[in-house]
This record gives sequence, C-alpha cells and structure tokens, in this order.
Amino acid sequence: MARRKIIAGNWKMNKTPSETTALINELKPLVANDEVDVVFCVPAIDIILAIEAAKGSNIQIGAENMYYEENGAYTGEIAPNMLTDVGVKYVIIGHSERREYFAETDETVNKKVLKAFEHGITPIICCGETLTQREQGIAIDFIRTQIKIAFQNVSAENAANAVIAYEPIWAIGTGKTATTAQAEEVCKAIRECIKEVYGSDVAEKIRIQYGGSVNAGNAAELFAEADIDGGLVGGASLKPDFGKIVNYK
Ligand SMILES: O=C(CO)COP(=O)(O)O
Repeated sequence: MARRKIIAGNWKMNKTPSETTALINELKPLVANDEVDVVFCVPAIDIILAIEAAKGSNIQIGAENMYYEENGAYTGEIAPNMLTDVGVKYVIIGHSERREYFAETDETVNKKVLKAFEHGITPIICCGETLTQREQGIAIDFIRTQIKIAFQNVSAENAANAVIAYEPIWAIGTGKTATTAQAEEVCKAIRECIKEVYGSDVAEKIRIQYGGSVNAGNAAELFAEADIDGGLVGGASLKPDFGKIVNYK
C-alpha cells in the first residue's frame, strides 16, 4: 500500500509574527504539490497569521507543542482547544529539544499524544537516539521503548493516523545526516514495533518521517526508502530550499 508522504517544517524558535506572513507568501508557490501533505509547524504566536497567510494553498499549519490538560492554572502553556479553535491540524510532540531543555518525558509525551487525538489533532511524535546510544548499539532498543510508551492506551484507529518522526539527536542541526541506510533501518524497526503492538494493518498505514539535516540534496534519496514517508525539516524549512524538498521527485 502506498502511503501519502508528509513533509513538515519545524520552524523551532524562529520567525516573528511579522516575518511569518512574508515567509509563507514566499514559500507558498514553491511548496505547491498536491501529491504530498505539506505542514508548517510554527511558534504559537505565529499560528494565527500563518493560517491566514496559508489560505488557498496546500499548506497546513501545525503547532510545535501543546499541553495535556484542557485549561486552568498552567501559566505559559497552550491548550488543545486553543489550537483547534484556529484550525491547527498537527502538533509536534516530544521533540528532542523539548525533552532536553523542557524536561519532557516519555510519560508526558504519552499524555500529550492521547490529548491530541481526543481533540482530533494529528500528533507528530518524535523519537531518536543520542550519539552515545548509537555507538553503544542500543539505538533501536531505546527507540522501541520511546514508541511503546508514547502509544500506551492509544487505539489502533488513532495509531494508524499518527505520524512518527525519527530524528537521531546527533543529526539535528549538525549538517550530519544519517545515511539513507541508517535512517531506513530505524524507520523499518519502528514500523516493526508498531506491528508488534497493533498488527500489520496499522503498521502499513502509519507514516514515519525522517528528520535531521534534511536538505534539498538528500531528500530524494531518503524519501525513496520503503519505510520513510517524508521528513521533519528544521533549518531548511525556513528557506526556498523547502520547496525543493517538497518537490523532491
Ligand atoms: O529537529 C529537526 C526537525 O524537527 C531537524 O532539524 P534540522 O533539519 O535543522 O537538522
């Protein structure tokens, strides 16, 4: 079964609201491609303007984070219904930068994933090993644990619609991409793990992205792999290069 590719940009902590409209207007014609899902995950304060600017294009807007409670005394957090209220369809959950700098754990990732589905938002669930873990040969074991905890109590129907982003931490923002074989090996292992939990139907449907120094030069080779269904792109998503990544064929 052919899975539709999903190519998402993660703007991280870049671009002010005034820069947002200009960047989306610049990229809009470059990312026009009806054969893939194109998502821009932008800072919370940019979301409303991004949605406005993306109107009439194939770009869907996502958030970079979300809290797992409905509302209340959680200063500084964004609730799921604040995102759906303005038309957000995707949310990145458990990016390694959030795990490292903002104390996110596999357990909070799981709570956020469940909450996102409850609100009809598709989570882009991030996983990935450190360089030490890779060198010690425990990368796949580590990622299997991340995945199993992230999906606890997630129904098969929801799991089939989830997106997983495999992002080796040592490849993020370093210019050091995993080789195509390394990326495919782990994405395949993730699909195998999903198959063990949910069966082959869900495993065949779920989309698995690769992220970590994806650029216009390596996207085509990565996305041609059997288990890589697109990319989560950081630095290169802020430039016209993103158009080349989306139109990688
Ligand atoms: O973390 C990433 C996307 O979420 C990858 O970032 P870079 O593409 O800048 O390496």
